[in-house]
This record gives sequence, C-alpha cells and structure tokens, in this order.
Amino acid sequence: MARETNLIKCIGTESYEKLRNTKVLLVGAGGIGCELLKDLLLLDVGEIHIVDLDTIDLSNLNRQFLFRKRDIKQPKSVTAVKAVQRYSNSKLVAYQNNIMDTEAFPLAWFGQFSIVYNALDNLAARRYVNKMCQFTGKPLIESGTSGFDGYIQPIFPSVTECFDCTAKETPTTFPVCTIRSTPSRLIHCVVWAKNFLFGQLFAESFDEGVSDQNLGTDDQQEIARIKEETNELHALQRLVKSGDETNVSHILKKLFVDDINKLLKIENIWKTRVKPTPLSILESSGNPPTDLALTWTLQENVDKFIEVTKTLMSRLKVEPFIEFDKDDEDTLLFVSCAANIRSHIFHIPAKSVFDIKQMAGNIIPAIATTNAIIAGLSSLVSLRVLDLVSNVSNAPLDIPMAFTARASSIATNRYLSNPTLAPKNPNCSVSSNIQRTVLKLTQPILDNMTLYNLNQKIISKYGFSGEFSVLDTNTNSLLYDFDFDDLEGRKLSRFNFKTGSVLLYKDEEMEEGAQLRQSIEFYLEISPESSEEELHLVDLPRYTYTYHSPYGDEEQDLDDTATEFNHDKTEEDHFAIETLIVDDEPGDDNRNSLKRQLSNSVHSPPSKAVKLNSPQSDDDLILLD
Ligand SMILES: Nc1ncnc2c1ncn2[C@@H]1O[C@H](COP(=O)(O)OP(=O)(O)OP(=O)(O)O)[C@@H](O)[C@H]1O
Ligand SMILES: [Zn+2]
Repeated sequence: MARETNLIKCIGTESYEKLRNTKVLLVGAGGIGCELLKDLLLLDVGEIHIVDLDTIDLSNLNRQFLFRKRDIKQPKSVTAVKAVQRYSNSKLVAYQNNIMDTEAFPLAWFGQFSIVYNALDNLAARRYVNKMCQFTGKPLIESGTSGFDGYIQPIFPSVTECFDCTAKETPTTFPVCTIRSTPSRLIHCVVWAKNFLFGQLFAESFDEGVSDQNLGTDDQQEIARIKEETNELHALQRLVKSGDETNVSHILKKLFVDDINKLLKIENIWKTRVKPTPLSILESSGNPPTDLALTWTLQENVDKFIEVTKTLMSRLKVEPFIEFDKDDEDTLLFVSCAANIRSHIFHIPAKSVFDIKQMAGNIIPAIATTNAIIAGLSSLVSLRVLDLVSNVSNAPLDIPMAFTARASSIATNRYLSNPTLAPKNPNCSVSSNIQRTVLKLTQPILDNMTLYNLNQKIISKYGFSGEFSVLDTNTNSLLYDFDFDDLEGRKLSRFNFKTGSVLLYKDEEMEEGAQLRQSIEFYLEISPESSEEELHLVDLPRYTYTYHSPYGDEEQDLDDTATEFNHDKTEEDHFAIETLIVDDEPGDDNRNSLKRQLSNSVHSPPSKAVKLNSPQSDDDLILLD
C-alpha cells in the first residue's frame, strides 16, 4: 500500500494534491524540529525549508533522533535533511543560519511559504518569526515543550492571538545581596557558585566590579564588603592560574571561612536571620564520591571540591579560560560542590549533582515523547490551517490549539486540552492596532533625502496629525518626536538603516477626542544598486481611533491613555500589497471590552515608552502558562 493511501482516505485526493504543492518553513531542527521534519515529510508536503543556526551536540542525541554520534559538530539543518532524504517525497532545503539574519532571510523570503512552523527554544527568535508572519500575513504554528508539558498555537495574523498577545515570563533574577550575603534557598547558592564564583575564577569574562544597581540593600557596610570580596577574588584568580595545587586549601578557607567571618561582622544583617556557620572541614578524606545521583555529605562535597578544583587548575594550563557548561562535568562538579558547601554554611539542605545540574543549566529535562506528541499535533493541525480538511469549519477561530494537562488550567483530568484559538489581544503591540508595509529605499533616496523629507511624505500620504513619532524598533531608538527634532536634517544614509530595519510611525496628538491615525510599521528594504530616485509609498486604508485622556481634557498622562477604536469609513479601503495587515472592524460589544482591556492592561499600554520596551529575553526556559 502506498504511503499516501491512508492520508488520501482522510483528506481526499484534491487536498492531497494541494499538500503536494505546498511550500513550508520549519524554524529549528532541535527536539521538536527533528520530529516535525519527519512528520511533515510523512505527510508528503511538497517542499520543506528548514533553518537552524546550530551544530549537533552530544547532549542532543537522546531525543533528536535524526542525529548520530558521528554527526556531532555538524550543522543540524543539513544533517537532519541528509538523514531523511532517502525516504522523502518532499523537496528539502536546509540552511545553517540565524532566522533573524535579514540578509539571508529578508521579508520577501518569508512570503514564499504557505505556513511557518516555530520549533525554537528562545523567546527572541520566536518573537521575531511571529512578527515576520504578522508582516507577511502567513499562518504560523508556534510550539514548545518543557518536560512533560507542551503546547501548539496556530497563529493567523490579524485574526487570532499572536505569540506576543500574552505576556511571557522573563527569567527570574535575584538581588545581589541575596546571592552574595544572605542566601536562603539552594538556588541562591547555585547562582552564586555558577554566575559569580565560577565566572570570576575560571571564565573569560571577568566582572570588573559591582554596580550599585540591583544590590537589594542600602547597608553601606554590606555594600562595601561585597565590593571588597569582588576585589579579593582577583587575587584568588591568580592562585587558580598559578597551577599550584597546594593553593586549593587557601581557596577553600578564603571562600568558606574567611569570607563568612567577614559577613558575620555585619551585625545588621543577622538581627533577623540565622547566622551562617563557617566551614569546619578543610581537609580531604582522600575518598571523593562518584555517584552523581546521591546527595553527598559535607565531607564528600569538600573532597570532591578539592579534587575538581585541582583538575580545573591543571586544565587552565592548556586552556586560556573555562566557561561553565552543564555538560562539562568538571565545571558542573565545581559549581555543585561549591553550592552545596555554601548551602551547608547557611543551613540549607544540599542536593545531588543531578539536581543541581538542572538548576544550574536552567533546564527542565527535555522529554522525547512530549516533543513527538507536540510535533505530531503541529503537523496534524496544519491540515486545518491550510484548509485541507472538509466537514469541519477551518475558520481560524474554530481551529484548536493544544495544551498538555499540566500546562493548562482548562482541564485537569486529561492529558490534552484543545481549546479553540482566542482572538487577537486588541492591546498587543505586535498584532493589533497597527498596519505594516514595506518601504523601499534606493541609494539615491538614501543619499538625497533627509529624515524631514521622509517624515513629511509619510505623514501627508497616510494622514498622521502634526504630532507624531518615529522609532527604529530594531535598535529601539527614537528618531523623531514633537520635542526631539535634532535628527530631522540628517540624510537617510547617515542612519545605518539596513534591510530589516523597522520604522514605527505613531500618531501622538494628545487632544481629547482627537482622531488618531493607526500606527504604521515600515519594513525597510534597502537596494543600493537601484538608481530609482522616487520614493514610492503604497496605498493603505486609513484607520483611526479616538484619543481619550484619562483626566478628560484638563490633564493628560502619556502613560495611561485610554483609546477607542473605530475605522475611518471616509477613506477608500483597498489592499494594495500582499504584506498589508488590516484590522477587523470590532462590533459594539467588542468595543466596550476593548476599552476596558485597554485601560486595565499591563501588557502593553498604547504608549510610546512602554510599547517599545518589550522585554528582550533570550531565555532557554519555555514557560507555558
Ligand atoms: N535564531 C535562531 N535561528 C535558527 N535556529 C535557532 C534560533 N534559535 C534557536 N534555534 C534552534 O532551535 C532549536 C531548538 O531546539 P531544542 O529546543 O531542542 O534545543 P537544543 O539546543 O537542540 O537543545 P538544548 O537547548 O536542550 O540543549 C535548536 O536546534 C536551536 O539551534
Ligand atoms: Zn499579538
């Protein structure tokens, strides 16, 4: 029986033929990406382009089944394609590159695909692909896993929730004083051992000093001690670099006895806390433990600390520096033992090296089965996203997303929940209340046109009020607003614009009841070889919303602005280019809830400052709620 027989039974010949003519983009060839590549080619999707910037690591092999030991250090995308090529009916194209590289992947390149799949592991890349899909109007299937939890979220630009419609958690940070003076949880000791101690002793980046920011204390004695301790570590680093193994006992004493005694002298800290106890064991028993799954005694941690510090010191004779890597056992053991010794001093229970590996690597173990389930759901739901399944409504808001039980508060008594997609958040700065288009700048235009000329052309063409602002959203820099016109006289060539720069034009009129023009984002395409001197601005429908000051027309506050959306019917609504995203017209009920959400929102209030300060996180941990 041919492979496609069952699929044709499910979706019919016509849909199968459409699938054969579909071109898709898969971003990421890691845990989910490898599974998804296999699933997509088992669906006989016509053409699959797969992008991954990375090479294969030993630690990938337990779940990225397209890779073998011999593939270590080879590019993931190319190797994945090689592994499946012989049983693929699909055309496969691999790229070893960062998806955010605008030269390799300009906006128009994204436009060639019918659907985009995110199989990524960090927020920055997810956000970027989400935005490119909003620009091109292409559906995106976003996915992620974390241990036994996982999700898929189909995103239909300008209709359903986008990746940025809900706030994402950013990594937890701790005040310096908690880490350096008053740890109360093992994680504080792990952060101290990994980010501070290991970094200072062995790694390349040497922290030159402690800034006063985020110290978490005003106690001048404590601040002075933290700074002094940092300076003393410079001296300790020299001991480490000396390669003289007899120095290890000095290191142990300095870190776990002398520094703790100094800390004890700051009496203010200990008025409300249990005092730490300096380390009493400074000699090795000569019998370091080996089982990484067990919780070691204090003596065992000291034994292993001494052993592994010697190993790292001898490595420094041939390696200029050593970076912490959870898969480099020496570095993991050092951090683990140092954290456990410190936790003993502060009366915090110790843990095994395996446990500390998870904390230090900021990782929840990746589970191959979860990846397989999520990739399977992703490929299946794409049949509906592509409208290839008959007998069900494939309207975007009828298509399901999927959550595993623990990640979802919707249903707790079954593993998978599949609620339908939510409409876009009207307050999302990525998917709502914004129009997007491409702006082509040729060399003569860059050389001859000033920012002032460009602004004038844009505000008159698109109907912005006199009060507007211009931001380069890639660098988050303000280029113009009503009280910052310093750069207006500059030629465009002086702005370091490149293909992929995105300029945001926003109406800033603050008069009560003013009709504000919807913001526009322009994706710049720079063509240095073109001699075209004329700037072409495409037609866009002009949508407006009403400005309401929260204080009536007496006093206005930039950061707490309530708005009410409506569409300006006086302009002709026509869709000049394919990259245009146009809002749906909200009904009356919708409008009320819009208004409420806008004034209550903490996600991204429609104000300049907040809107552009979305967190730039590069977190490894995917938070599912
Ligand atoms: N900006 C990017 N451009 C292209 N590929 C990316 C980008 N960011 C991340 N990736 C790729 O996305 C994939 C995500 O896969 P996965 O979550 O399994 O992570 P991993 O790096 O393979 O494993 P782990 O992080 O657990 O060691 C990785 O292969 C990574 O290289
Ligand atoms: Zn959104």
